[in-house]
Amino acid sequence: MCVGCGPDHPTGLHVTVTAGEGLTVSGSFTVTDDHQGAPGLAHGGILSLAFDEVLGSLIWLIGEPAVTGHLETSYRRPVPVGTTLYIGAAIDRVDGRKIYMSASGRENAVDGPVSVTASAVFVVVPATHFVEHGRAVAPSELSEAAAKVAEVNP
Ligand SMILES: CCCCCCCC(=O)SCCNC(=O)CCNC(=O)[C@H](O)C(C)(C)COP(=O)(O)OP(=O)(O)OC[C@H]1O[C@@H](n2cnc3c(N)ncnc32)[C@H](O)[C@@H]1OP(=O)(O)O
Repeated sequence: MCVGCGPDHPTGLHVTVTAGEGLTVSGSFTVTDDHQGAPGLAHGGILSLAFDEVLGSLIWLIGEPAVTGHLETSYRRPVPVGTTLYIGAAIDRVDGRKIYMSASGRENAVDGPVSVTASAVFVVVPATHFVEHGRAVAPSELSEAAAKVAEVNP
């Protein structure tokens, strides 16, 4: 039920992500009426969510739990409803518990015009972070997350 990537979420972004070369990932999502802000255009906060999701996927490559500490988004072109945004993201450097990342989103093709760019600092946390701070989680939800790690690092 993740609002970013959960396939069963009724109005979520349904972002899909694929691991690339080195510490990179590429993701995509299609803007629907559920993601609208101004008439016919994607809501900026929703676009920010898409970037949080794709950037967050980078942590599966290094196998350390981390959460978004800082996320900065630049909106360079309006993104119409119906657009598929192709987002490429990379880990730029790691400094202690801080993971510096950047990403750019292109309109309707991997080499389309750049609509949005983002940079982020994720902070590595102990696995207990989610248990300590989240609501009680069903064992099935934890096993789904573990399965995702196994998909990336079989
Ligand atoms: C398993 C699937 C995960 C998917 C994740 C999807 C992405 C998300 O949306 S995560 C949800 C949104 N984010 C959150 O809820 C995070 C809420 N914030 C927190 O829990 C804490 O503030 C947290 C963990 C970020 C930092 O707290 P804490 O562990 O006490 O860190 P702290 O010891 O103060 O700082 C560690 C380092 O990180 C840096 N840092 C801390 N917070 C930030 C921040 N917000 N921005 C930048 N750097 C930061 C510190 O400066 C410090 O750096 P240095 O080691 O150089 O001094």
